[in-house]
Amino acid sequence: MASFSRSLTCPPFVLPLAKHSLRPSLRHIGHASQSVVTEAPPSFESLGISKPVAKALQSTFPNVQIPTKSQRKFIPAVLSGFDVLLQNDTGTGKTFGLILALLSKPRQKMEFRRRKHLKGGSRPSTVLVITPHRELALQCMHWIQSLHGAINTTNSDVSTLAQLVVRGTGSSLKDHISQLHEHQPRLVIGTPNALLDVFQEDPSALPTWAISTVVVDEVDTVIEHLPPNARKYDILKFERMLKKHPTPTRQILNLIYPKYIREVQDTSDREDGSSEQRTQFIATSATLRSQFKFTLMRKSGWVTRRWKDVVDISGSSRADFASLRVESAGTIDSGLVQHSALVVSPDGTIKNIDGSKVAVVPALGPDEGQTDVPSIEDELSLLPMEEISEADVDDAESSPFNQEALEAIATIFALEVPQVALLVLPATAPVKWAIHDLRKLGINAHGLNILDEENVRTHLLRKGDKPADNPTMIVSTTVFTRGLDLPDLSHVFRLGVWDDMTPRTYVHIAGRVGRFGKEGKVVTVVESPYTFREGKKVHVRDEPSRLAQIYKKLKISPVKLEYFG
Ligand SMILES: Nc1ncnc2c1ncn2[C@@H]1O[C@H](COP(=O)(O)OP(=O)(O)OP(=O)(O)O)[C@@H](O)[C@H]1O
Repeated sequence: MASFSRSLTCPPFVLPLAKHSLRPSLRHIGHASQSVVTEAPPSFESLGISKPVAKALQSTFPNVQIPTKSQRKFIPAVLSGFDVLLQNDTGTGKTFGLILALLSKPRQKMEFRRRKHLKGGSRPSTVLVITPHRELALQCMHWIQSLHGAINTTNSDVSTLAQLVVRGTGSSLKDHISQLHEHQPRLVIGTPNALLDVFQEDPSALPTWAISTVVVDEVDTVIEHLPPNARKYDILKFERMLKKHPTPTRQILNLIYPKYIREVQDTSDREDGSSEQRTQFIATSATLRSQFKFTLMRKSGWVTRRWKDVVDISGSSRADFASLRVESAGTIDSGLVQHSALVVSPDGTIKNIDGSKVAVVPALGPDEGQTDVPSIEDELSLLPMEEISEADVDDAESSPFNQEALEAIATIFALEVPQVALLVLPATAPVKWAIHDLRKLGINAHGLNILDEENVRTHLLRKGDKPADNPTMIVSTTVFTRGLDLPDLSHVFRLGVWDDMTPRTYVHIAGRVGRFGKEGKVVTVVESPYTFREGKKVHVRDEPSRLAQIYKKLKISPVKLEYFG
């Protein structure tokens, strides 16, 4: 039987092919900044977004009027069934555009044949979306629920359209499985651990052969991979580790693409006679390195070996900014985002980091209008952080946070934040303590828990520029902010520059502001250099120098905050 992707033809709007260094016949859609736009932008419908979805988009997300450049490239590719490797700047509408495309995909009838010509079963297809953490899955589901209200003319249950499979929302594994059996949803969105539980507990709840498309969002955070320039010893160690302890996402993908598919990709007549339709593979990330992309394509067995059926979209859209402000990715060099840093000394004085310059643009105000990534498989840390029990706080003698640093953040928050700000802590920092300390300073602080309707979920949709009576500070850690989109976010605060901060993570965290033409500020607060003991060894932690190096690498000139020296 013909493979799924083979029958597809390249529509005329799938973009000019450029030669790719890995394989000449691969469809490579290169840097957006190199393209010149002369024609009027296309509509979502002309890209293939279905009429009901486009209509629902208009009424539910009035701010989304024309597709971003990135969306113009990947939506047709996704709809045409190509495998897609999508790397584009943070905040270019990757996740959102994907959801629109996936909702527009016609549902296929998937057939499973046990032996040649012997039918084993059939079922409507399901698209599986794997997200690195629960909040991102909830964010996608929130978008779908908002669109569903407008798409739904037959009053059908949203569960037939999409279902969430995550831990920590009150639904048990049993509940997830029975819902999957009952609704056979078009889309399943979940986190790796929760999905793997389902596959292992009841493979018939979501048969792998019925999955027509698998999307791995923020792929470089959920699939372990080697750093560039790994040494031979590291490679051997890594390969041993892969055999012994593959991460849940890898296990899921290996179930969807079983060994015989991984070994003999896309042969029409497999030796054992089985001939399921091939599952489309889509991977996205703003920080997808080319080496990892290469591994995905050449070694994983998940991407088709028919290179002409792979679309590789990569690049930056920043250069387009001047002409098209709706295009996002303003984080580093668009001038939309101001980067500042404060250094707190042991005597409590706070100064702007050396080299800060006076702002050339007016400051924002309420009246104005990897491998570097730590494991994110421990979803336990995603349990609602909202309630701080007195016991938690009493257990520790005092807060682990530098109070002067928190006060500096609270000051800027009080003076500048119109609606919502994000405080990002290092991966292992105690979020509850930060919330506790900020509340003592009078800040309306909450953990990043999208189930919290009143304080957090409400910020998933744009509310406009009107200042809120009581602005919100959402507190999170590096990993759990990945992919999150809070449209009215104006400030990102970062406390400390620990080991998990690299230029890449900085860009990603900073990328929560400056999206879709909005201005924003990124303020990092660090302590002046200090020594600490680990066993018998004494170490020096020099956060200001580390931050200065990151700035240098990213060509950021920090801007002086006027309230500090
Ligand atoms: N074409 C568009 N025009 C205007 N706004 C858009 C458009 N597409 C998406 N958005 C808005 O962008 C936000 C979603 O961006 P999304 O999270 O998809 O970006 P991303 O590229 O996945 O970012 P990240 O790399 O940080 O994960 C939503 O608020 C959505 O309303």
